[in-house]
Amino acid sequence: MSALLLVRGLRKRHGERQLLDIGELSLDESSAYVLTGVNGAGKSTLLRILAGLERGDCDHAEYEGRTVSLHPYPAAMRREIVYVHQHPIMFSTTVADNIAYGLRARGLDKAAVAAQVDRAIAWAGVEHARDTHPSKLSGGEKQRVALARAKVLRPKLLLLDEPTANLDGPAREQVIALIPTLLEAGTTVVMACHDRDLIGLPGVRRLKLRDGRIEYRLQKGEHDEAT
Ligand SMILES: Nc1ncnc2c1ncn2[C@@H]1O[C@H](COP(=O)(O)OP(=O)(O)OP(=O)(O)O)[C@@H](O)[C@H]1O
Repeated sequence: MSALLLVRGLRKRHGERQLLDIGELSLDESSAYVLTGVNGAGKSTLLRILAGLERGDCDHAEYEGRTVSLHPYPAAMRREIVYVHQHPIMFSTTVADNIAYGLRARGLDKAAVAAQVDRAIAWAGVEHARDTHPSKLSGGEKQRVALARAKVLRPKLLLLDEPTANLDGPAREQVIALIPTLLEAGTTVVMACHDRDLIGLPGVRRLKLRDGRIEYRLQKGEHDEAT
């Protein structure tokens, strides 16, 4: 399997603290990862650097086999790599308009936008909230709308920052249930999280951020080819 995104020598410093010092991180096409690590380990920072939302020092990066720079961040990567914040910011309009926004910005015609918005709303199970203002949504609905808004853009890499943080009960389960269907679309997904149920999803590989470095952890049923 070829790497969708590869970074080597990725470093981030805050004052005296070397937050990230990653030798190599390689994310395969159509693959799912969880990124774990204690609070403050730098998970959000790493996702934001990969999404071009924050600056880090990087010796070498490749996207789809081509050498790229993370700064300035290439327009093609900005289109194809989508970061979803743990507290998604919504425009002050309806749920449907929030989902439509990115599609309109990409120049899709009205009918295509409407059809895709309908599908995304059904996928996220928020039909009842179609015309609702985002401020009226529950935390779980907000997260599902944020996932729908990201999914319609058909990203190649989706970076989810603690998608189930602050959710419990059915709201959390509804978000977890959406994740495998994101993977079916061939998207590579990286989820920063502490949620055991996300970590335990079938086929999800685990990356652990510790002391600024990435450790590859084997999941249940996975075999270390080196041993
Ligand atoms: N602009 C900044 N200046 C100084 N320190 C910062 C800055 N931004 C983030 N940090 C620090 O970097 C560290 C990593 O933050 P980050 O949010 O990436 O961690 P995290 O692993 O996502 O944590 P959590 O699990 O709590 O969300 C934290 O200690 C944070 O205080």
